[in-house]
Order: sequence, then C-alpha cells, then structure tokens
Amino acid sequence: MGTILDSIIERKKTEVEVLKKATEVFPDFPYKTRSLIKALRGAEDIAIISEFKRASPSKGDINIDLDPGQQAILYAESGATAISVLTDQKGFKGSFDDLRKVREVVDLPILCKDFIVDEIQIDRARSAGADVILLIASVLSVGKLAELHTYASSIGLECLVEIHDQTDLEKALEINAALIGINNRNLKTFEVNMENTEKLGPHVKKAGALLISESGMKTREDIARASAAGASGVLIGETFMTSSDIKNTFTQFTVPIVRDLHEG
Ligand SMILES: O=C(O)c1ccccc1NCC(=O)[C@H](O)[C@H](O)COP(=O)(O)O
Repeated sequence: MGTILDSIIERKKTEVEVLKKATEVFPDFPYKTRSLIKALRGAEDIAIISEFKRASPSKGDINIDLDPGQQAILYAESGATAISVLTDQKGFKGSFDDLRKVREVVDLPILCKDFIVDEIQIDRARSAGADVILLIASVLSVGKLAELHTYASSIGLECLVEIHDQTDLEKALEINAALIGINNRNLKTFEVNMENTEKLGPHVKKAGALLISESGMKTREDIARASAAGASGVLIGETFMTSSDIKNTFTQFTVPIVRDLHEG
C-alpha cells in the first residue's frame, strides 16, 4: 500500500494535468523577489521561518479558521525572517488565496510550501507572490529536481531543496543546491526526530550550502540543537499556529547562530 506522500504526489500530477488543460495563465507578479538566501547570510541569530498551516495529514486540524493576513502581520512584527504558506488544499486546507493574502501585508520572503512536480506549479507560485519554492528531493528524480531548480532560478525564485535521508542529500548536492532543508519529519511515517538534522547537517555544511532545519520544533532547546548542527534557520508551523503568545514564542526561540560552523 502506498503512503500518504505517494497519494499527495499522485493528486499533484492530476492537478498539473488540470492546470495545463485549463489554459489558465499565471501572469508574472509585478514585484522584485525578496531573497531568503541574502537574509540568512546576514543574520546573527538563527532565522525563523514561521509557517501558516491550518491543518496537516499528521495532525488533522491545527487552527483552520485563522486569518492568514493577521497571522502574517504577527509573524513579521515578532521578527520572522520569512513566512512559509501551505497552499495544498486537500491535505493542509491551504490555498493560493492564503499566500496572496500574506503577500499583500508583509514584505518578507514567502516560501510556497507545496508538492511541486511540474513547472506550471512554479508559475502559479510566482504569480501568487512567492519568492521561494519547496522542492522535495524524495519525490523527484535527480533530473527533474535539476530541471525544476533551474526553471525556478530562471524566473527569479529561490529553491529550498528538502531532504530527509542520505539518498536525498546526494540528489541535493548533485544539483549544487544553495539552500537545503532537512526535514525532521519522515513524510512517509510522520515520525519526527531532531537527530535527523544532527546526522545530515554536517554534510550539508561541508558542501557549503545554507541549512534550514524543518518540523517538529517546540522548545528553545530544539532550536539550539538545530543551531549546533549548523542550521542558519528553522521552519516552524504547528508551534506558532497554536501559540497563544506568538511574540513570546519568538523571543524564546531567538538563538545565536553557531558561527564557526558557518565559516570555512
Ligand atoms: O506536517 C505534516 O503532517 C506533513 C505531512 C505530509 C507532508 C508534509 C507535511 N508537512 C510539511 C512540513 O514540512 C511542515 O509543515 C513544516 O516543516 C513545519 O512543521 P511543524 O513545525 O512540525 O508544523
């Protein structure tokens, strides 16, 4: 039997066919993209990428009725370096409208968090106002990963190449990804383990890429562990979506970057 991730990808392939048949055009968004990579390079503290995540396959409903604009303003005022928006409808109750609403109110880099298998989804992300897209190495051949990475760069978008294991790492390194996310959540079993960042992080740093640790972070200690493993940033969804005091959560999660892991 296939995993939930397999079914998401099958659904995305169908979505792509529909998008292509619909001849919907995604007009270029009239703005200059904001660079997450530049923001990460200049940071003293670990960068926080806070996510707008209404629901998820692993947790069900998280906070489905939140207003994306209001939440984005809170994230920005609290010190977010970037905002991630889940745009998948079925699994996460997200939408491109959510992304557009975030774009309208903040000037931070926005990561379109979706399951991208085709260039047309990249056009749609850019058209809605994204600056960065997610490419999940485990669901793409190395050839397709390279193609999508090249295409996104050609239209001014940065790519967060997500890995979970050694095979994914090799793909990310083969395409010289500048920004690599290590997912602590196994997307096939939903098991979360911070040790994944500690295990793969040193290889990412050795290759000279910027590292983001993703998923499952709930405490300052988790952020400190990611920083000690060489992360320049952390991607956090559920903890912020359920926080009753987002500013305070940001303050707790402000952790200096471990500088010597970022040089040489
Ligand atoms: O979160 C899930 O259940 C999930 C299931 C299948 C594919 C992707 C999934 N999550 C996407 C993410 O990577 C997270 O939303 C992101 O890293 C934030 O995670 P968290 O802080 O644990 O909400």
